[in-house]
Amino acid sequence: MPIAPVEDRVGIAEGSLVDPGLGGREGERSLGFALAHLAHRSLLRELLLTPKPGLVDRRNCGSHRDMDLSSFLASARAIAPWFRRFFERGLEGCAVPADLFLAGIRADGMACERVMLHATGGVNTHKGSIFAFGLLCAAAGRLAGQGRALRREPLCAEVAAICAEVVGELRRPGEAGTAGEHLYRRHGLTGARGEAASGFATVRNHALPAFERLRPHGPRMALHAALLELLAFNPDTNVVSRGGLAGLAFLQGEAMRLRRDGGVAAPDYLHRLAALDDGAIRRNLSPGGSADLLAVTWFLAHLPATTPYRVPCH
Ligand SMILES: CC(C)(COP(=O)(O)OP(=O)(O)OC[C@H]1O[C@@H](n2cnc3c(N)ncnc32)[C@H](O[C@H]2O[C@H](COP(=O)(O)OP(=O)(O)OP(=O)(O)O)[C@@H](O)[C@H]2O)[C@@H]1O)[C@@H](O)C(=O)NCCC(=O)NCCS
Ligand SMILES: Nc1ncnc2[nH]cnc12
Repeated sequence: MPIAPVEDRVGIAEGSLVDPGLGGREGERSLGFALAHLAHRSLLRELLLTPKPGLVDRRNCGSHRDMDLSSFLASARAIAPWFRRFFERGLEGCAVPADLFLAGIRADGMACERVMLHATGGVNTHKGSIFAFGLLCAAAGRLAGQGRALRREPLCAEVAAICAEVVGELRRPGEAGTAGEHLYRRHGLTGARGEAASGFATVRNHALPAFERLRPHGPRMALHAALLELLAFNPDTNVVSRGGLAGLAFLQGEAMRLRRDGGVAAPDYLHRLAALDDGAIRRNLSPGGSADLLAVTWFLAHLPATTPYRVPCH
């Protein structure tokens, strides 16, 4: 089945939605709206990128029998408004010490997960995305409230500060509840928590540089270049929970081989990605965590330019 270059026709207009003329409370409201809109667009950009090994896209449903394109569209639409709420929570709580802040938004995160599950009929589409974008939007609200400009590095550093204790949760005694907790006990993998606590280091050190290098060649090639880096370097707990460490080694090895053979510069890269998609499906592998980080890459690459415009909160 021919793979149609579709992302450029999705009609997602990029660019800042923040009115530079706004300041104060109006400016903050506009920034919260702009970031929630950007987070939604980032989820759609990831979803529509095609092909993606083992993941839901325009070609197929990857290694999933319980979700498809419409599940993710419904899920993204349902959770997007919540990202403004996370921004507002950050604005309100900008004076709370960073390492105490997460406890105050956990209930919002759980509530947003319930909204996702309601929208998808009980299927986990964006649990990791809710965690990542909830943190990013809340951290952005904190920066705005502290009168600090919104830039990639301070934003990711603020997420890391908020998540300073989140990996420690994995070491707590007692029965492992979630997939991530089981995989930490078994393999020492820290999953979404570890990535957030590092300030999205895999995105900053691997995916974003590849994205920026290929950006002049259009969004599809830039996103595929970033995805290849994530498949090669992200210890995705989704892949391990489905295929064990052998499954992760397969996917990372194949991504490394594609990178060595020229990556997205290779003339046949789309067909090699489609072949890897078939291989991942045969092995029931789904790099859902890398999909989330691909959306985070788009988000960080399109942050609206802002200047500090409010009295720092006390
Ligand atoms: C903090 C939590 C979100 C952690 O949850 P958990 O203990 O389960 O930890 P992880 O498994 O490590 O992560 C959960 C999801 O995060 C994504 N992920 C996995 N590895 C990484 C990574 N290295 N970097 C970043 N993100 C990662 C992944 O989510 C995506 O995959 C899911 C879809 O795939 P699928 O295979 O279908 O998943 P399942 O349905 O579980 O498997 P099947 O049953 O189908 O076989 C989808 O979620 C994608 O987003 C991981 O699944 C959580 O514990 C928590 O605290 N949540 C509350 C909210 C909160 O606190 N928010 C804070 C403020 S917003
Ligand atoms: N496109 C996708 N397919 C499967 N799991 C995902 N998690 C986030 N995006 C996904």
